[in-house]
Amino acid sequence: MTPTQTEAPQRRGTLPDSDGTAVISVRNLWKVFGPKADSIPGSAEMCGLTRRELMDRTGCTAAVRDIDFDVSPGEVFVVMGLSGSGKSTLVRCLTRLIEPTAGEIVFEGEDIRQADDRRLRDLRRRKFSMVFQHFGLLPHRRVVDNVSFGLEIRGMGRSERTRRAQEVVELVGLAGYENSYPDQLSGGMQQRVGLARALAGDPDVLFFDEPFSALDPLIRRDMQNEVIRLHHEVGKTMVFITHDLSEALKLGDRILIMRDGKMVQCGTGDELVGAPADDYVREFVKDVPRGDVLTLRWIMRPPADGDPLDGPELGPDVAVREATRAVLAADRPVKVVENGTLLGIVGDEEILAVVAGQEGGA
Ligand SMILES: Nc1ncnc2c1ncn2[C@@H]1O[C@H](COP(=O)(O)OP(=O)(O)OP(=O)(O)O)[C@@H](O)[C@H]1O
Repeated sequence: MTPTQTEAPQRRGTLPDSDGTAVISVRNLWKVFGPKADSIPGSAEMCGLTRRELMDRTGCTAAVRDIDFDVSPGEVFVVMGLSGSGKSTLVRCLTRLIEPTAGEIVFEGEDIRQADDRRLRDLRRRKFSMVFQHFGLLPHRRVVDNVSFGLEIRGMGRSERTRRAQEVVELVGLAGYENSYPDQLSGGMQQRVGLARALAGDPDVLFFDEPFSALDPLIRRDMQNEVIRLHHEVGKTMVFITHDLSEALKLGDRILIMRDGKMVQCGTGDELVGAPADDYVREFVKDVPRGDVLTLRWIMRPPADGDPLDGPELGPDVAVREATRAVLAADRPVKVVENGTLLGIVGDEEILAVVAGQEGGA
């Protein structure tokens, strides 16, 4: 392991938020279902039990247990875990579709747990949007009317909302289908309508709850690419739930992994693959092609005496796969340089260890 790897954070739900600009900040969040749920988070004894033990002793399910994280502006933040790990409950707590049992949720500086019903309605109409697995389209409304539905509820006039709906229909690649009804569209197209509807109100945060799980694999891949494209175009903050690691790695700037209601690890894809926090995460990432995810930062080594230091330069965030050709073609080690500082070097040996799947931790 390189020094960089040893220093890699194991739990990084919280970015160094020095300027306080997180869009969403979550601290010590709990959701407990069952009798006397409120008494669980404050009890050291109860907090020490496993989810199973807690259920046996109290009849309560701790769906979300003491979770902390920050989401930065423009970030795609993925929540991942197996079925029942608490992903949906966690994300529904953020908009208070589910009432948290304890903890703090701050959205753009506002304590969401203090918001009254009116404020919550306002936030859900103007600041948050949700995209669900089951598209939730209104069958008797045309595409354009489904997309503009939220704007209608906000009281926007017909011509303005139709203009806006048309704009987002085009943005998601559905131009020409404005007047179709949902049942005339394929699943992928229906989910594009769901995306358009979510974008129409220009929300600050888009929440996705397993939006593509019901789609065929090829359509699913198209829709993932669509989300990436839209994210580049509109730059929205996104919170995305999935149980699929490849989807998480493809879309997420950071990924929070949950197990039995707890956060096991939170980090970038290369952090999860390069330094899994425990066997659970290691098991999740074991089949990931490491060269696609790991960057030079993970495999570089400090130069030793006698290493020539006049080789080509690459940045630390270049993926190993992308760097392979350059490193193997060079007759001396590649220098890993960031802002003019030499961080380490990478030679054939380091590259081949990853490509051959022998790199530490594999
Ligand atoms: N309303 C409820 N009452 C009691 N228990 C609940 C309720 N909602 C969820 N749970 C329990 O909380 C736990 C977490 O559920 P949750 O749906 O959040 O998990 P998930 O990771 O989203 O799973 P999936 O991928 O299957 O949707 C599960 O054990 C579930 O049975």
